[in-house]
Amino acid sequence: MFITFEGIDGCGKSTQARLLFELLNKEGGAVLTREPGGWEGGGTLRDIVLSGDLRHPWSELFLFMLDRTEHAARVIGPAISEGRHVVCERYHDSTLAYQVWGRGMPFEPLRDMAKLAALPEPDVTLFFKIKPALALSRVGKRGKPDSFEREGLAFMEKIDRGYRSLAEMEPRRWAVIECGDRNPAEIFAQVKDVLAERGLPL
Ligand SMILES: Nc1ncnc2c1ncn2[C@@H]1O[C@H](COP(=O)(O)OP(=O)(O)O)[C@@H](O)[C@H]1O
Ligand SMILES: Cc1cn([C@H]2C[C@H](O)[C@@H](COP(=O)(O)OP(=O)(O)O)O2)c(=O)[nH]c1=O
Repeated sequence: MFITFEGIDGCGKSTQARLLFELLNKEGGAVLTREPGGWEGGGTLRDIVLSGDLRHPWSELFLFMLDRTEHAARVIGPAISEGRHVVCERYHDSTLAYQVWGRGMPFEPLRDMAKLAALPEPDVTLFFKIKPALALSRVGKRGKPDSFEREGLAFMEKIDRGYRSLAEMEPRRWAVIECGDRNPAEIFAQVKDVLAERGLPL
């Protein structure tokens, strides 16, 4: 099963992805990865795209798409072919939430890029829904913010609206996980329930 984890910076994606990976990988049957940079050589690209030094407004998009095509070709595609579960923090829906709702780029062309590039489609996308102010307070505590985290609350509220809209468009693929101030274990219990309902008993 190809499962993507989505949500604003600081919503708890990485924490939950690690918990699911540890559960699924007991017999080595899973891969834990992320975007940007979840492939060999992707770290440099991650640094460039998160630096905030890009000049042309489309450069950021093209870098995230380059990262994703290589990530799909080198990591996601092969894992799926081998019959392994893929637990992926951020994927194409991050491009839609951040570059469309966040940066104001056009929705249809960016949405259609995934099909044009024949990118693997997730089986389930988990949206970790949280108040942007609470998520940002966590980001503030974990060290130097990246260029997106430096955009502040109003930007993150746009991203949150984007995720809510995307989840409403495809309710069969998306599952909304209410985070609030629930602890990681409570949230993970809901993650397991959602995946069991979607055919992955845990
Ligand atoms: N349910 C939770 N309650 C409180 N703090 C959390 C929770 N989940 C994660 N955190 C903390 O919030 C910060 C961001 O979590 P992380 O999983 O890195 O989020 P993301 O990957 O979405 O940015 C980390 O310091 C993490 O320890
Ligand atoms: C994958 C992707 C990420 N991003 C942004 C979201 C994040 O702010 C940043 C990725 O950094 P990341 O380390 O994933 O942030 P966090 O763990 O706090 O969620 O890049 C995009 O704007 N578009 C994309 O397609």
